[in-house]
Amino acid sequence: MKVAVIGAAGGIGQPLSLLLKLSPLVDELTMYDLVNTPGIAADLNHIDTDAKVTGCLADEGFEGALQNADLVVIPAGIPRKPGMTRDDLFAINGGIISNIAENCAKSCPKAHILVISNPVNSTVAIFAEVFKKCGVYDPRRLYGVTTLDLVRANSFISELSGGKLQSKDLNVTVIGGHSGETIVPIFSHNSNSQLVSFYESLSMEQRDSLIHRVQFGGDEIVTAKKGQGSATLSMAYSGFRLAESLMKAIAGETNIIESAYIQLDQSIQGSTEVKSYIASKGLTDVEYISLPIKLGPRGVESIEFDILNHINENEEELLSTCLEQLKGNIAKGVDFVKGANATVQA
Ligand SMILES: NC(=O)c1ccc[n+]([C@@H]2O[C@H](COP(=O)([O-])OP(=O)(O)OC[C@H]3O[C@@H](n4cnc5c(N)ncnc54)[C@H](O)[C@@H]3O)[C@@H](O)[C@H]2O)c1
Ligand SMILES: O=C(O)C[C@H](O)C(=O)O
Repeated sequence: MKVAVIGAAGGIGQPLSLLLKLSPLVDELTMYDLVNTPGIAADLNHIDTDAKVTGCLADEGFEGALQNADLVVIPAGIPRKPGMTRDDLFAINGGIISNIAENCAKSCPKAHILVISNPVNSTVAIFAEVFKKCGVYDPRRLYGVTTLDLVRANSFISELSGGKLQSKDLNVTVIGGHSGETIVPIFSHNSNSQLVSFYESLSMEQRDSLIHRVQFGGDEIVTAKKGQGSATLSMAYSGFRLAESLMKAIAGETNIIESAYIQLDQSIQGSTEVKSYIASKGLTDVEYISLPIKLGPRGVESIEFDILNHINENEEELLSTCLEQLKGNIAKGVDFVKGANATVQA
């Protein structure tokens, strides 16, 4: 298993690379960035685990980092400062992502790609459009990383319960996208009945404030870091969680369910049902969404869409708002590659 981290010297890239170096599932780890990766790789190689780490710099080109990669994890780009939205990162990070996509299309078109760089609601569409232009796109292998949202939902409801609900027993479903109102936590339906009972025992104000905290959890970190970036350690943990699950699925482990922001494509079981649900809300052109997915050796096998049949009225309203916003975010990403000002060459 060769894993490449692009943006590996950054706030997310370094701890994520550490977690990958510790994983017995990784044989080779390449760390690519504009700066500093040879030194960081040398440091990691002193850890007595078997993964071999190489640091690659931009002036050497992408090829050494990406060639034969099975998995590419991308936290390259700029993070938010207080007062910014994720969408404010679109122009810079959009260009970075389209360039990385062009190079992945050349060097590792069959790799599984995990996009962390914000705004995820748009950067995944940018990546997909570049791959389509290059004729190498397989929607089953492209994932926008939204895991941090459900990790937060688990932490926040556990905290609110005063420890009565333990995070280790929780797996809250969060659907939609990855920014503000596009993040829709589903607390009303869960296999953990204690969680649902606790949620139902909350007042409407407490429920609203819990949902708001999950939707805007990223802002808490941006504010607390006072201009020094956004979530990095919790993101590295979350990105590793998805990467590890995927590596297990590629290795043949079955019944692995995670959530990710993916394209609704006919090659993925359940896409038609999700599209019908979206159409029933009077919406079209919402081609990407984060939902629980079953992972297999070829990537996304199916969407576990049954959750959509169990959401309550309030969650349905939140989802309608989410879908409206997603539609615009996706169109902006697609237009970035296809539109009049597009700079990407096939
Ligand atoms: N999906 C999520 O849940 C989530 C969570 C947290 C942060 N993020 C996003 O992840 C991104 C990275 O955040 P961070 O805190 O690690 O930022 P950072 O600034 O600490 O690190 C980013 C790294 O990317 C590198 N980089 C920039 N342009 C590059 C290019 N063209 N090729 C290769 N590397 C390049 C930089 O040199 C830097 O080392 C941001 O866009 C942030 O908004 C997403
Ligand atoms: O908030 C951000 O900008 C970073 C990230 O998307 C997060 O959710 O923490």
